[in-house]
Amino acid sequence: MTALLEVSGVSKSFDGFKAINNLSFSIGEAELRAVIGPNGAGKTTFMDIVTGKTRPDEGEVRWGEKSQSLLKMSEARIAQAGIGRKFQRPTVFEDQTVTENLIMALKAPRGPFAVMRWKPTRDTDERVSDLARQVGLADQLDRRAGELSHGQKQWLEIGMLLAQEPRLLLVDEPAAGMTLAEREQTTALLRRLAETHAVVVVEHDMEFVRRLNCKVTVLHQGSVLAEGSLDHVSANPDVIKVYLGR
Ligand SMILES: Nc1ncnc2c1ncn2[C@@H]1O[C@H](COP(=O)(O)OP(=O)(O)OP(=O)(O)O)[C@@H](O)[C@H]1O
Repeated sequence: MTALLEVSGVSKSFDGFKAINNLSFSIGEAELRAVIGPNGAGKTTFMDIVTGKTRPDEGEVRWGEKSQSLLKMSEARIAQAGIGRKFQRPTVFEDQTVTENLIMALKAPRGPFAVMRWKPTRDTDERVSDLARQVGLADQLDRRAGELSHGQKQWLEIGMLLAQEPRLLLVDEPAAGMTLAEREQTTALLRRLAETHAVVVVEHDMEFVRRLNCKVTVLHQGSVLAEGSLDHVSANPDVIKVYLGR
């Protein structure tokens, strides 16, 4: 498997505290990966480094077929290169409909004049319908985002991310605050997306991780403590000691 994202030997300290410590991690083109670990293990900092929000002190982060370094790229360039991030709390435009939210997120031409001249076309309608269908909101297109359930807002935001045509999606605690039915739909959605994208899910809910049925990376003190199936990492005495056995 060739890696889409390759993090190697990355370290990052905050005021002398090593939040990320010689971390190496890679993910393939179409793969679902769960990242778990105790509070403070470095999961958020890892995502911040991949998306360019935080710059590491050491190490390398490489991307795509050309093994391009992400470390000199701005956050905006990294997003354009195909890395999308979904934060824990949904940030949709509550007063706009599902359709309007998706239209705003579509890859429209950039620059002030292009944006002023830009009009929705038939192609836009089709893309909006397709995105809504992918995230299970095809029958909610005319509803204001503010009226959607918490789970539906999360799916809308995933649809908005997909509008940007990412190759890698970083998803932070998607299950938090969801009903059981919503969690089940979200697992199905993430698994479907991972057939054509790399999807990295940071999650504390072990039941949710089990349903994802994918390779799991356990972080602890900024490094990989264990990696493999959930059963494999759950049987690791170190993982039980620092995380699962608490
Ligand atoms: N900007 C910062 N300044 C100082 N310390 C920081 C900063 N960002 C993170 N840290 C520290 O780095 C460590 C790793 O934090 P991080 O948020 O990446 O962990 P996490 O695994 O995401 O935890 P959680 O599961 O609680 O979200 C923590 O001890 C945190 O306090």
